[in-house]
Amino acid sequence: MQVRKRPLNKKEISKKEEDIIDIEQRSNSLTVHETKLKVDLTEYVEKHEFVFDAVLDEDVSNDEVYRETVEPVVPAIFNRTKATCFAYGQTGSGKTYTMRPLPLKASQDILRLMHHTYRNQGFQLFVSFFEIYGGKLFDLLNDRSKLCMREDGKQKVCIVGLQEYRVSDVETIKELIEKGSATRSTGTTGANEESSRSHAILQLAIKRRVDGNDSKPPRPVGKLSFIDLAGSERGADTTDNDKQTRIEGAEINKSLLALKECIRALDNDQTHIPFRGSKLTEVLRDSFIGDSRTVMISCISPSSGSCEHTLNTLRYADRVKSLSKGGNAKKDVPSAVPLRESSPSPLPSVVPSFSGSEMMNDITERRDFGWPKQQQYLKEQPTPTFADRMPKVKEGVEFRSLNGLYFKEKKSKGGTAPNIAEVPDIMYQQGIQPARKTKDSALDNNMGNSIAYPVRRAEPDEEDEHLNDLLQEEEDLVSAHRKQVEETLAILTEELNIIGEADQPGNQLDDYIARLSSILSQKAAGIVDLQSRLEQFQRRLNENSVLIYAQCP
Ligand SMILES: Nc1ncnc2c1ncn2[C@@H]1O[C@H](COP(=O)(O)OP(=O)(O)OP(=O)(O)O)[C@@H](O)[C@H]1O
Repeated sequence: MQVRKRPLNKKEISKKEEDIIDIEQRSNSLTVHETKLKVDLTEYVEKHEFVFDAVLDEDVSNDEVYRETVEPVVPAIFNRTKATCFAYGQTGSGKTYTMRPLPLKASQDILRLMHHTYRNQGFQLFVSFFEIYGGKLFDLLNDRSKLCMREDGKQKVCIVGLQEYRVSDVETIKELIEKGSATRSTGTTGANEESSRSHAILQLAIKRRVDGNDSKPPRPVGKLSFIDLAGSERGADTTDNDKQTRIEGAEINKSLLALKECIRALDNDQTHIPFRGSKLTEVLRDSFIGDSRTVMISCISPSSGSCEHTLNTLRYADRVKSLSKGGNAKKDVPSAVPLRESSPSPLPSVVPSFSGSEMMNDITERRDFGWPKQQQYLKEQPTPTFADRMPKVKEGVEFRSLNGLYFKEKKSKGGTAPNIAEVPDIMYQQGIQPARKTKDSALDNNMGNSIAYPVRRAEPDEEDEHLNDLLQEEEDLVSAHRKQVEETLAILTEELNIIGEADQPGNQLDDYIARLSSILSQKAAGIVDLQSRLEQFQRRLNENSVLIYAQCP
């Protein structure tokens, strides 16, 4: 999980907006300074701290971003791995700027490997580029022709009609990428005139000739997917835009939530992965199962005017990061493709014959920006602003955060230090067991939340289980809430329809009354259901003597 901050742009500078993000590259931490108002209308600054695998400031070049994110996974796609690189963030935060150069750079490295390390081994490179717009698929390399997605008997996803181009030189790839990017749907919002409303997916597939035979279709080996996600705030961006934009926003939100849930389910080794939650996750199904790796780059704007969106992006990233650390990492590693010849590697991280775990170590040892061995540390005490808002705490109790929530923990008698996570992040790779598993892998430094969980010092396993239970219940509540909101949106559409019909001359009053009555019952039932879930969760918090603070100062 990487975070990239872009520089302030001219518009923000002219509006005298300030840079509110401080980056501490050495510790991979980042602080958001949020200006808030007290009840007496005096201003104060609340600090929110986050720690990620790498935090890249505005001076970091696209070349460096490539080196830190995608370059290390390129060799693995010759080894049956499917790697996916996402850019996430609000409109105008730099997702496209970050993503656009990556496929070309990766193609250069892939071709170099094909022409050197894996020469004469029958590998071929294919490029495809499509977008998901309003839940539908369009081929960006074929005049935006509509595509349809099918699943074969083995639940393998197939995008019918998608043009794949076999490429063997960088120039052709460049042309294809430019063509696809120009075709991509764009719209206009206040934040970014060239704002993307679609998810763009560019795939570089490695295939291999069967028995050196060109008449048979080549066999897929590995894949590298680049996903420039639509602006993360689009679902909320309803004021300036029309109905179409709102529908797009709802679809975008749905896919981002589904993406998070799939990552969570994969990480927990669940047998049921909710791929069907959205078109995006359905399409990505085969990139997530088997030997897969995920790189997520969260893009943020530095400006004070984007503070809320920035915090949302960082919380999403933090959530995904925590989820990816919490589960059962699978141990199965890809076996290396047999090599007939090996020449000196043109890439620093290319190892001609390696096991997945060896390669993972290679990746996790790197220290320039990311993957330090001991990067997830705990704050002994919260920032003064946060502490000011805390009630008095008994001696020997300290506060720690649980996936963005705070809980307090009794210090053990001997005053032992908290369990500090010493595990390299495994977001980078679904499926490799970390060398040392953290006891508090869900812990982080997100300072901006207001629920405190007291946790009895228990046996480590018991404690983990306890935290996981609370986390799970919180997740369930949020899922139920989301479902209720989705249902409410559907009900609102229905209401607008019946109001429209009622306005027509000669309307059927009986029909209107009956439908309105049914709608109101549905709404009431939804609220009652959510209320009872909320009360149940509050009871659980109370049972555990959880303290809840008001969000306001
Ligand atoms: N790290 C950076 N350094 C310099 N300029 C940047 C950087 N990141 C973004 N920009 C500039 O900011 C503007 C918005 O960036 P970009 O289009 O990549 O945003 P986006 O997140 O893809 O937006 P959308 O979701 O609307 O597509 C562009 O003009 C881009 O050149």
